[in-house]
Amino acid sequence: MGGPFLELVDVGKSYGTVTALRGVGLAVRAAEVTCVLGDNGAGKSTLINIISGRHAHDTGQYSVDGEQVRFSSPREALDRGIATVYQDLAVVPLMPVWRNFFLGSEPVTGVWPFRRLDVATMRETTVAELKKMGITLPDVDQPIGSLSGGQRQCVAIARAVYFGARVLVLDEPTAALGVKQSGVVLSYIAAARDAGLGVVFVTHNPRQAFLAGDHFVVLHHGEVELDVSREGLSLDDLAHHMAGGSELDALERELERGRDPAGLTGTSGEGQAGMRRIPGAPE
Ligand SMILES: Nc1ncnc2c1ncn2[C@@H]1O[C@H](COP(=O)(O)OP(=O)(O)OP(=O)(O)O)[C@@H](O)[C@H]1O
Repeated sequence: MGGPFLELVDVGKSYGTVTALRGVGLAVRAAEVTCVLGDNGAGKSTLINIISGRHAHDTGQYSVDGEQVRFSSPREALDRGIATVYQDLAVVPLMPVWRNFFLGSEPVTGVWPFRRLDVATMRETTVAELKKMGITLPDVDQPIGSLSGGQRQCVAIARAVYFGARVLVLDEPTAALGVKQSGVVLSYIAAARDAGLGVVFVTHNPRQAFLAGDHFVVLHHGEVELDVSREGLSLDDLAHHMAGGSELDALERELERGRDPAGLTGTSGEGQAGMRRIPGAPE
C-alpha cells in the first residue's frame, strides 16, 4: 500500500491570541473515510480551511503525495485533487441540475464566433455521472433549488468525483438534514470511498461517523483527543471521546461527589443516602 494522499504533521494555527489548532496530525488514504469529530470550537473548520487551501497553517507540515505544500487558495488545493464540499453549497438555485453540475467548467462547442455551451454534453454527462454514483433524480432539468438538501449534497459529491477529486472533504454534510436524507448522503460517502477517493467526513455526530468511517480523529480544544482506526473501537468509545473523554470522566466524578458529599454511595443499598429530598414530597 502507498502512503497517504494527504498528511498533516504537527500542524498548528492561531487567530491572533486564539490557538485554534495545536500539534494536529491527520492522514487521508485512498478508499478510506476519515471522520473528523469534535464539539463546537474544537477546531474542525480551521482544519478544513487548511486542507482546502482557504487558510495557511502556521506551524507543522502539510503534504500531498509526500510533497510538502502550502496552498494560498482553494483553487490550488483543487488542482492537486482536493475538493471541498461546504454545507452552504455554492449553487445557483434557479439553474437546472446539469448547469450547476458544470458551473464554472462548462464545455463549449462550435468555432468562434459561433461558440456556445455544449448543453447536450452537459445534460448527458450529468445523467450518466449521477447514475454511476447510484443517484436517481426524476429530472436533471429541474432547478437545483427544488432538490432536497440531501440530494443537493449528493450532486455535489458526484460533481467532485467527476472533476477528478482524489480527496473529498465534506463539511458537516448531514448537519441540516433529517434521518432519511442523512442516510442517503452517508451511502454516497461510501460510494465515493468505493470509487477510490480518500474522504474526510467532518461531523458532530458520532453515530453517523461510526456508520461511515474507517478512521476517526476526535479534536478537543484544538488538539487530537483520539486518532484510531475502526478495529476495536465501539460507538460508545467514540461518543465518550467526542463528549470530552477524560474531562467528562472528571466531571462525572465531580457530580457524583456533589450528589454524595459523605461518599456513602458505592456500596449496595446505601446509594439512597445521598439522594436529595424534593421539597413537599411525601416522606
Ligand atoms: N477567523 C477566526 N478568527 C478568530 N478566531 C477564530 C477564527 N476562526 C476560528 N476561531 C477560533 O478558533 C477556535 C476553533 O474554531 P473552529 O471554527 O475551527 O471550530 P469548529 O470545531 O469548527 O466549531 P463549530 O463546530 O462550532 O463550527 C474557536 O475558539 C474559534 O473561536
